[in-house]
Amino acid sequence: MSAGTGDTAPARAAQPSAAANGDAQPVISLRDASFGYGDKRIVMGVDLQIRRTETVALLGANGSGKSTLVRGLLGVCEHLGGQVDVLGRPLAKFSQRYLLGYVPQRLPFTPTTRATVSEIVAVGRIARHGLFGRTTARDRRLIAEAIDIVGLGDFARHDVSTLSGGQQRRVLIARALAAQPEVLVMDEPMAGVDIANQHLLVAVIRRLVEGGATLLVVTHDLAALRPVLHRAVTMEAGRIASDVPLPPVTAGAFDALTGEFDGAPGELPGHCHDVTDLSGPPTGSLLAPVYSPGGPRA
Ligand SMILES: Nc1ncnc2c1ncn2[C@@H]1O[C@H](COP(=O)(O)OP(=O)(O)OP(=O)(O)O)[C@@H](O)[C@H]1O
Repeated sequence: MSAGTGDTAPARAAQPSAAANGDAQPVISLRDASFGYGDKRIVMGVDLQIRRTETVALLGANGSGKSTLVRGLLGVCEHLGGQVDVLGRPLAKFSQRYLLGYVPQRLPFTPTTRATVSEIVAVGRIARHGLFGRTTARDRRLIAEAIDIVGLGDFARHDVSTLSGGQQRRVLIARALAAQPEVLVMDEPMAGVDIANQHLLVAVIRRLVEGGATLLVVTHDLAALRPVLHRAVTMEAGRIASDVPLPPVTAGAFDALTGEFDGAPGELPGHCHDVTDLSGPPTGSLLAPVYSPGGPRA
């Protein structure tokens, strides 16, 4: 995958300075925003700006309103006040929902799900072009690239129900990527994922960050994701309690088991053998238009 300006573009550090984008227009902007259900306000008075290429963790206790804030951005709960702009458009006028790629916490697959990894990821293309478009060679290439980015190239034809929970989470990331989103929103990507697969997920997210992705990640697990985060926003009782920049992590890979950093950046533990090489920036074209500052593409 290209890092935004072609295959020859140098890979960015995993944690580029968010301040470098400080003057850019936010891709997500909330001013005194409220969200809720019916007329009941759950999230209140939120001011939050997320700029392109930032990776922001949304933290907080159970019930603090993290998911409601995300649902509000996705347009699936009520916007009850304040100004909310997504990709420069007021939320009510933001119709290109696929540009906010969503990776849900709950895995939607059951043991009886009969669909291959490729078929699931193809849904991302449908989200972009609708149900009735023909699958083109370009669609197939983008689907393959999305699967490759998450390190599941060897599993493309496998039934998704035969994959582990951590692998299925990566399928969902690929599905979101296949729609060529401008922003990725992930809800608890580490939930229920064992340590080895957490490493793989962090490696995948690191690739996205190095490619210039813009990420909003709801998480209870700041430690595991720490190497790829620029900011931590904490919610309490529906309000933002703190919003702090995180200094770059310059050491190697984070060991979620020991809480230490070790090895070269991107290095995976020896027992993680089920993926293709995740150590470098992605190559190809899928992410290039996604992460270039030029805005939405066809
Ligand atoms: N569909 C709904 N209808 C009414 N109230 C809801 C709905 N979903 C959530 N709530 C309420 O909104 C509040 C915040 O819930 P929310 O799911 O946003 O919290 P959260 O911070 O994401 O929690 P968790 O960490 O447990 O996922 C809770 O009091 C919850 O009961």
